[in-house]
Amino acid sequence: MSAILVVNSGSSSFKYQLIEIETEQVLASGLVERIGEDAGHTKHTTPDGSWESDDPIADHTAGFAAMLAAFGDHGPSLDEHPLTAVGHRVVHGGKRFHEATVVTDLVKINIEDLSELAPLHNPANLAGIDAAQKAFPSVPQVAVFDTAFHQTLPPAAYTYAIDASLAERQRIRRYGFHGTSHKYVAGATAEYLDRPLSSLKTIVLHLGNGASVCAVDGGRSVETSMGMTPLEGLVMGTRSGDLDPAVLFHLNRKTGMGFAELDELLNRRSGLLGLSGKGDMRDVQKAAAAGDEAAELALEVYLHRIRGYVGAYYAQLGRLDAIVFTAGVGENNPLVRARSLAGLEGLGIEVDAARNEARGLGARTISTESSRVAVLVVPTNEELEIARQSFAAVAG
Ligand SMILES: Nc1ncnc2c1ncn2[C@@H]1O[C@H](COP(=O)(O)OP(=O)(O)O)[C@@H](O)[C@H]1O
Ligand SMILES: CC(=O)OP(=O)(O)O
Ligand SMILES: [Mg+2]
Repeated sequence: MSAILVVNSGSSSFKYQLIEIETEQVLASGLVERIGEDAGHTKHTTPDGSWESDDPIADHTAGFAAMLAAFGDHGPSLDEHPLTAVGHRVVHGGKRFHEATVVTDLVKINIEDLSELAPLHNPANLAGIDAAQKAFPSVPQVAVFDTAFHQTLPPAAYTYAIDASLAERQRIRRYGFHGTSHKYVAGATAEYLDRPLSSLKTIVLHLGNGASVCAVDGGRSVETSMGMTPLEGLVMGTRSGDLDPAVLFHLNRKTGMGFAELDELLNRRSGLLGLSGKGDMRDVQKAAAAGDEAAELALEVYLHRIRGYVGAYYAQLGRLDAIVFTAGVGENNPLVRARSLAGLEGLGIEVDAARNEARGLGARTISTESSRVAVLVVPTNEELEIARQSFAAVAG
């Protein structure tokens, strides 16, 4: 039976899943980490078990070879599951890409051209595409863009109030990210509530390492917190989110920090990590519970920012059916869910303590019976969404 291989490339790692098309079963999943370092790390998981190795991996091509070797050694056999397509997560699609796109030389040139808007992400995504083309020369490659779902943002939401012609020339506007996740979760929410997506107004909170909010109106993204790059908006593991841009002028004048250093500061040494020394929410929460004041403040800043976006997006939507938590923190952290929405009873938002604490798999309601707005946890599945869109792109 045929399958889609989904590849999510980061700068020094990639994650993959082999998904059977008809049943949407995950036949295998894995990750290849520490590419280019002295010791690499590969983990391959199938329904039969898990295998790990620490052999060095020079580059993404070697990483691909390591993944193929894992399929060869531990299965499933790619001969029994011939690939219909390889689906790649590509972070920045600019204004150009509205939907999943079969990769051609021209598409690759466009992705490369957009690297200046996403220097941390797009080059790695391209390396993944190159490696997959070498490994599977006769299989179509499909690019699925994080930005595509946000192409429906109205001009008032995507325009920054700066010199209009300069912004146009330099492609400066809000693009938004995590679109594959927001789209999947909005659809899964409509299914769970058993209501047509076209009638629903929801706020989706994707709280992972990177974090973003999206207001979804009738299945269309109408507002989102990430901007020209994935730096704007919520407080993240290592990214600052919203910041007065004058902070950068000030730091440059006072300390001589240049652009490269400032970029590194805001993308890699800020957020929870910058405030508390810990970038993982589990560690921040543990430290805060043990009385660490910096960790408690980091948590409060994180929650305060979420609460502000919920209020703002509620106002933009005018009416609200559901608030949906998803991704690593959103799915697994009841404290963040309860505290970020605490005090919003006046807006018709009431989280039920017992429902919120109850462990569960799949979509579930955590609001009270009387809450006017449903509060839900809906697990995201970017890989499945990429597989579905990749299949649609080659089939159609
Ligand atoms: N099982 C879990 N329990 C509690 N927190 C979790 C769990 N899994 C992930 N997280 C939190 O989610 C964050 C990472 O989110 P995730 O969506 O996995 O990241 P990524 O953006 O890298 O895909 C971390 O801050 C971590 O604390
Ligand atoms: C776009 C983005 O921020 O992605 P991630 O959350 O994977 O870092
Ligand atoms: Mg994730």
